[in-house]
Amino acid sequence: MPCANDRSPDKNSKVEANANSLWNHFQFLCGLFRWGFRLASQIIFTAQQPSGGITLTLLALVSPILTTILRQVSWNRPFLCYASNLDYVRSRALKAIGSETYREEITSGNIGSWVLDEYKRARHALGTISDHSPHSQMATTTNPISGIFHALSADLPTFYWAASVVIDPSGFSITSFAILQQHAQAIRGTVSSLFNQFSRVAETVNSLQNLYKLADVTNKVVDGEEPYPNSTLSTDKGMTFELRNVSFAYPGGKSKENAIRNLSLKILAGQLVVIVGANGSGKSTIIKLLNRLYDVDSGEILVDGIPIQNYRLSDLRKAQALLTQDHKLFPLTLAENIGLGNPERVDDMQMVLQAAEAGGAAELIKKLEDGVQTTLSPVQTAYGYGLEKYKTLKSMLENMEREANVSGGEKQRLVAARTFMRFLSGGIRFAVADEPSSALDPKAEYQLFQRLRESGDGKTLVFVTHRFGHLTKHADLIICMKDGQAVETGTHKELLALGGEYSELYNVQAQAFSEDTG
Ligand SMILES: Nc1ncnc2c1ncn2[C@@H]1O[C@H](COP(=O)(O)OP(=O)(O)OP(=O)(O)O)[C@@H](O)[C@H]1O
Repeated sequence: MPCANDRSPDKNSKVEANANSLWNHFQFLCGLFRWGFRLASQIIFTAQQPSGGITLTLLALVSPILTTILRQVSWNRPFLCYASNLDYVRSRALKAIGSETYREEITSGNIGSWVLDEYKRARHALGTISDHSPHSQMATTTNPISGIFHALSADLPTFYWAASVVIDPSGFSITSFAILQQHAQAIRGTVSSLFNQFSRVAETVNSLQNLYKLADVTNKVVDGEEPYPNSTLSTDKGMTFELRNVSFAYPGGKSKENAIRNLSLKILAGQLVVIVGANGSGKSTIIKLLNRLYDVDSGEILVDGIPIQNYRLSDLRKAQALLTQDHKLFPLTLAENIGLGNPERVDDMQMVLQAAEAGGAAELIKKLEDGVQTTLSPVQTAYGYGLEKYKTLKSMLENMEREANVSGGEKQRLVAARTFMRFLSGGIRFAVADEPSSALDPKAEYQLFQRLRESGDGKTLVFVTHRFGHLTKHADLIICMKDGQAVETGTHKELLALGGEYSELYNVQAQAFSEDTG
């Protein structure tokens, strides 16, 4: 199912589904019952016929059973199957984007409706072609050998009837021949259809289980009604935040400790804020709360003076841009990967290239043969089985599956370009970079920070980092986290003068640097 947002937009909801698939599964199950009922009545009727009704029924079953067995046998032989239909590939890619893997990108990027619309478009273009995996579609195809056996075994009832006439010519009647022939054919057709349907039963039952689970899922992050920006309280300098005695533990988390404990702090509009602290101290969790990916357990968060949960989620997220090291590339073209920073302008190639430049991805795009139309990690639509001895087929499969060879740092630049595309949408008042630099070399990191800072006008900027240097020195506010609490807040100079946690973390890095150069 392509989109989590039409029913379950928050990260607490685990199950995805949509009305389309519910209807498809309902139709499928109705079909299964219909075929089952039809088969039972056909068998009862034919078996009750005088002059060999039971034998004829059994002979009519030979063909579909034999075909199914032959199909199983041919499935254990080597094969390669792949999809060449572009609408099919696109619908598979969009389906994949609707999965749990991309949940954070979809939610924080506010792109759920774009994904759903594109999926509907691709599905419509596919018409009656199924968008099930090639693997499961192949399970229902036939091969020439099973075709020959199918044709021969299909005539068994006629051979039986002809032999009976030769043995006992007095039993011959055109009417009885026509009736029995018709019923044998009907039984064959029904059994074949049932076998074909059964190959999809597991897939359908699995999806149905998800649908039923969905009915029990309630969105914990409930949408508000207040539009953002607020006409009287919001300023065009950026978003303001006030955290009042906030505590939070992850739903289903194994730790007994809260990830955030009694945290109170203020972030003013237009400030450059840097959050530092040891691993697991709660830095990223603060960002997730400010982005309203989760709601606090106690205390409250005010945005521009109003409780965060009062705002419409889509408005709030439209005004926020989030760049994290965890963000992933979608199985779409680079143009779309970058353009989705601003779904309304995804086709604006000039803006996409401008964002690629700002994110430091322009050089990479130039290097690639298909440029911005390259799909770095395509969705899997080719499958092979038992190809060890078939080198040509094996290398064909490997070429189909091959991902473009780009480094982690280059991928990070593409994700950064998506964030700049978001900046270009104009309405961003709060931008976050949560350790985006971990995969970047020092020069790329410096350029990224510079560009983010330069684009900072009218935005509150928050950086989460383990590296001290140009960022912390420029920060209006540094929040030093430890065990879910802000142990120190202030400017670089103020915190160094305190001689506490911040100065200790800073000195570890500064000392290493001076030893290196000394
Ligand atoms: N999705 C999650 N489910 C359960 N617990 C989580 C989840 N994400 C983080 N935690 C826990 O919450 C606490 C705070 O994590 P958080 O990611 O905010 O720390 P951090 O300071 O950003 O760490 P790092 O520097 O390693 O990125 C940690 O104990 C972590 O194990």
